[in-house]
Amino acid sequence: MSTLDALVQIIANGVKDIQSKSAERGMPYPTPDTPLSPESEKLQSDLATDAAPVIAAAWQLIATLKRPHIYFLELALSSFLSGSISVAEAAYVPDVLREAGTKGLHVNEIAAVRNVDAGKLGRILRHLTSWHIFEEVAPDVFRNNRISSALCTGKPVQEMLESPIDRWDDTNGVAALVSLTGDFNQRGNAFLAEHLLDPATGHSQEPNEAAWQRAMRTNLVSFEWMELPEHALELRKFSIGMRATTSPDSDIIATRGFEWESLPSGNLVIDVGGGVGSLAMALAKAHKHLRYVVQDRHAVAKEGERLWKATVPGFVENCIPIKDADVFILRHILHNWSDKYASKILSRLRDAAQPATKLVVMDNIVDYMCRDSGAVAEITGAARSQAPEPLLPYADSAAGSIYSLDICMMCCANCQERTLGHFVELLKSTGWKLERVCRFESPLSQQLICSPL
Ligand SMILES: C[S@@+](CC[C@H](N)C(=O)[O-])C[C@H]1O[C@@H](n2cnc3c(N)ncnc32)[C@H](O)[C@@H]1O
Repeated sequence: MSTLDALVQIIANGVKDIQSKSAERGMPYPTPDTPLSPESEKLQSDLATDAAPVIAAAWQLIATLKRPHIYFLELALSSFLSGSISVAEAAYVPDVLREAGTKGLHVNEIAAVRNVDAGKLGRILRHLTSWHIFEEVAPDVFRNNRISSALCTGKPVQEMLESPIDRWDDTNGVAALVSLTGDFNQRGNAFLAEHLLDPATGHSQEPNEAAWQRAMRTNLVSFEWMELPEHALELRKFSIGMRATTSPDSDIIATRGFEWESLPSGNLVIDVGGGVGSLAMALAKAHKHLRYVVQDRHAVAKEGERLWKATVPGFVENCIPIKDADVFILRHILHNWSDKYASKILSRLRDAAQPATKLVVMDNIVDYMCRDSGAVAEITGAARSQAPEPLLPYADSAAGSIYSLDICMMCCANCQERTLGHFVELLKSTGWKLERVCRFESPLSQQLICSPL
């Protein structure tokens, strides 16, 4: 069978399977014109494992069918998608179109809301429409589709105009995270090649000497930069954006993987660098018998207290290690730091740990692009089932966000996503043993359950 035939067969069989599983649940699989609803989102989430090889095959089909130089040029141009998405979010387009309803709205009226040039905004929306984000129902008249609706805050546009900084409060954080990724995180991208090839900066492991600092002309770590009073909007965006990585799958994260329910009543769970407490809140909702503390930088802890208006979890405004923890969580923390600093964090937690303390690292695990997964496959839970040939070894690796995120980390703070072998070595060198891995469907992060060595 030719490669093209094999790819088409993976797509055809996979789609058939997805459609019959959807039919069993009495719901057609949603398309971009299906309105967004919790039920249809759940269906997509439940069938994500079935969809992964189909998506991988579709990307591979594109890479196969396009002439190489066209493929390159189009991918190199794709960074402008980030800019277009950021403009749509900043101009409140999804919420303006939500209020306009199914008839859509002329771009002149959309642009007037935030005083954006209508001609430029129209081109931006058409660019996004060509990627299945928004619909152009008549020349220059746009309306939301399922995908663009995911960027809605759900707030009245008038309210967003009156208080732009509050527009992500009480949302699932998707709009904030998309804006963070499409704008703030992109700053270093344009400077990456220049920065890596400059002998003065290219080998740095320092969080304040990355391409992002070159672009922003600062020597502050991005967390410090966001805390400057003039960057309050970015801090808010970042803090709430992190929520999108738990929502809407918070029940999956809180109830699968590490056995929270089997911990004795009153056990103390410390979410180190827990942001505004999104994960701790999800855990506290599912496991009321545990005590929770979120530790983060002063400004972020204050944000958490303001957002939740609650005493659970408790927020602690620094990261002095707490000595009587039963579980330490490090969620999306180690990927923010190069090995030099990740080792310091892990060592400090190891010094504070009791013999029975568990460490739950929640982070992405990078897979190699070859079919040999190495010795670490022996670790309980580490092995992954491989996708069939001619696909890349893991179905979610084709154009997967983990690899982009890894480079994003490189751009922002000289830090990185890690392979499992890398994690094992890092943990071992700081006194932790990786006992087992709990796998989650990408893009949810994986859980590495560790004990003191
Ligand atoms: C990528 S976010 C992850 C937040 C949270 N764990 C989550 O998964 O939603 C990294 C967090 O580390 C925090 N952080 C950075 N430096 C810190 C420090 N020195 N002490 C405590 N927290 C810090 C940031 O403020 C931010 O909330």
